[in-house]
Amino acid sequence: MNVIQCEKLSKKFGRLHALQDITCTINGEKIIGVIGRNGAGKSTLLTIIAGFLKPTNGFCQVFNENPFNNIQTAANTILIDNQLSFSDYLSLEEILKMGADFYPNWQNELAYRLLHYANIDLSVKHQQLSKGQMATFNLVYGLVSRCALTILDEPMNGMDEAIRTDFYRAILKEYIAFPRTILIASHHLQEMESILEEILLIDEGTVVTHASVDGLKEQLIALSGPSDRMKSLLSETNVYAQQIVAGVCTAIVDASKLFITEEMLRTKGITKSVLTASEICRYLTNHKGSDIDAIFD
Ligand SMILES: Nc1ncnc2c1ncn2[C@@H]1O[C@H](COP(=O)(O)OP(=O)(O)OP(=O)(O)O)[C@@H](O)[C@H]1O
Repeated sequence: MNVIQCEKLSKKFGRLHALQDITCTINGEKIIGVIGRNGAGKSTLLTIIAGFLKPTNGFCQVFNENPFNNIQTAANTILIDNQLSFSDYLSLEEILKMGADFYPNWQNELAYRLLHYANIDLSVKHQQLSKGQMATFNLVYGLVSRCALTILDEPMNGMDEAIRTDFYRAILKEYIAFPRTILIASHHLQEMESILEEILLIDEGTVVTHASVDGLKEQLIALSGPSDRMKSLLSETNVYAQQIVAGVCTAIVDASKLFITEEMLRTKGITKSVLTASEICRYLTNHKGSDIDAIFD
C-alpha cells in the first residue's frame, strides 16, 4: 500500500498557482526531505497530505483514502508546523497527557526524557515557551506520537545549532526504534542530509526531482579543466553554472547526458568532483537571471 499518492495535484489561492500538477508516490517506512526555495509550495503540499487543505484539482490519497477532513487518516497522521497551537489553559504536562489519550502509540516517558534533556519545564504553558523551546516541544510531540505518517514542516525553526544537531539524532533514533514514514520540510538540507533516504525537490509548485539521496548526487557533477577542452564536452549536456578563471573552466553539468568515461576525462586533463545534495538542490532550483549583484550594479 502506498503511504502517499498524488496525481496531477494542484492548488490555487485566488490566481496564484501554489501547486501545479504534482505527481508523486511515497511508500514504505523512510525519512524523506521535502526541499525547495521559499514559496515553492512545500507547506501547501504537506498541509494537503495532512488533510487540512483541499486541493483545487487532482488527486491525493494517504493510506488509500482521501485525507481531507478524514478522521481515519487523521488517526495515523500528524503534522507539526509553526501553526501548531495548544490551549492557553493547559500546562505542557497536561498537553502531553492529552496526546497520550489521543494517540495509541504515544510514548510519554520518552517525551519527559527528551524535554528534560532540552531543559524545558513541563509546568509552563505552551505560549510561554521561547521560539526554539516551542519548536523543540512541538517536535517532541510529533515524535512521541509515533504516527505512521509523521509530517514535520520546518521543525528546527528557531532552535540553536546544538539542539538541532541533537534532535536530528533524536529523529533518527526514534525512526529506528519505531520505523514510520517521516516527511521533513527544511531549508537545512546540509545538516539533515545524513538522516534522509529520499529527497522530494519542489520548485514553483512542481516536482523537480524525487530520488534517493545517492541518486540525486549522481544527477549533477562538477567538471574542471582547460577551457578549450571543456568546450566540446559542455555542448553535449545541460550546464547549470560555469566559470572561467585563467583559462581553467569549472562547470556544473547534468551527468546523465554525458557519455564519457572517467578515463577519457583524465586523458583530457579534466577532473570530476561530486557535489553535496544541498548544492545540487540549489543548482536545480536556481532561477535564470537570479544574481543578487545585478541589483547593485
Ligand atoms: N493561505 C494562502 N493564501 C494565499 N496564498 C498562499 C496561502 N498559503 C500559501 N500561499 C502562497 O502559495 C505559495 C506557496 O507557499 P508555501 O507556504 O506552500 O511555500 P513553502 O515552500 O512552504 O515556502 P517557505 O519555504 O517560505 O515556507 C506562496 O506563493 C504563498 O504565498
